[in-house]
Amino acid sequence: MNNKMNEKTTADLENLRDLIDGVDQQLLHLLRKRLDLVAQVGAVKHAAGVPIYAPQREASMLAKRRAEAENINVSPQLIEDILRRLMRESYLNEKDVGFKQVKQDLGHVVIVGGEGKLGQLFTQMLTLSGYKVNSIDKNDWQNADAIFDGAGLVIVTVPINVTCEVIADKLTQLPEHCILADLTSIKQKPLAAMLEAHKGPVVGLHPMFGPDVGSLAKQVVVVCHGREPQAYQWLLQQMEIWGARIVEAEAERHDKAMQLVQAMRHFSTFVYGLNLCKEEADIESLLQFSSPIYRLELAMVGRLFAQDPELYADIIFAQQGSQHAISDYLDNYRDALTMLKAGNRQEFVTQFQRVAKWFGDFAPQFQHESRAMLQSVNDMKAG
Ligand SMILES: O=C(O)C(=O)C[C@]1(C(=O)O)C=C[C@@H](O)C=C1
Repeated sequence: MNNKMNEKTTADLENLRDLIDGVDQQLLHLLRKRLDLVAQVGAVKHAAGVPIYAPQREASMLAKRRAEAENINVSPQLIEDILRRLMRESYLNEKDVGFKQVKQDLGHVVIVGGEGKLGQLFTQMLTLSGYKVNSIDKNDWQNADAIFDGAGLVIVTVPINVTCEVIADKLTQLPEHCILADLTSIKQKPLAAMLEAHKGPVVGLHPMFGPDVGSLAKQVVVVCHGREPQAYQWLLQQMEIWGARIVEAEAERHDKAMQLVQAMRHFSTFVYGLNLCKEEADIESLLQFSSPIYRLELAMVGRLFAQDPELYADIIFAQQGSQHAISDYLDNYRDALTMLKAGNRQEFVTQFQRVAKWFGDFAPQFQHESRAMLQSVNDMKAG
């Protein structure tokens, strides 16, 4: 009897799984169809110079699909997750058809440090937009005059610790109307160096993403104005067509924010990793016992050490002011440890509530955002 049940169960399951396979295959064909349509959208946008990222369209489409999902008893979050993932695919696909060239009569672009990863990304995006791009790197300076001759835009993307030196030593003889820009993650000093070296248009840019993004859709580029903004307005427009969001900032404010957003954050991640290493923590077993949040946290720490130490040293050592931010953090850590050692549980709760109040509406918003991330961390587990 039991055996029969098992056989029946097996047969039922097989049947249902065949049907599921069929539905998944249909989904696959629908995906192909959607990708083909998106490719056509890409071509239309390319011709007209319409930005790759269309936030209003996305919001209205998501709202409609969520409502329709609810009507047929499908989780609205499910369709939203799927559509967001599909749109990420769209950004990549639309990129391949290229982008409208906003400035036709620019002359060529020179990327100083074009062999670096960010330099390569900008070379790719500018080339996809029809610009002629040359690169100049450490060993090419003997040809500098020829390379810069007729340039309409020069973008400096060399390590932070040599940026100002390269600007002051090498970029004083650019064509008069050439735009001089940089991609450094601090802005005050490079901007001052560029304004000093070059009398024409100057702009400081800070792309707030790593070079491995795939697409610039929804990525932020901070812009610090230097001189003659009307001359480089087209460049900001061009980046918007790539999908980027332009955020204007004053250089000093930007640099101050970077002390927390980059230097302190990366430094504490570095110390976290250093601590695990010194404690000889067994990552394998930590992962076994890990909740999704811990796995995500470990991934955030671990990913740092898969990258170039020089890059992080550049960011952490770039500003004196970062040391104050990091010292303050250490002081707070010490105070909290004293509270812990004193067994002052009530104080912990009081401080916790104080911080929660300070976070205000951001706390529940972050909880909501991180829930989706944690679920994807769990989805990615295999075996
Ligand atoms: O409708 C568009 O403008 C598209 O580019 C297509 C699409 C999508 O995949 O549906 C992709 C990106 C946009 O941000 C919005 C929607």
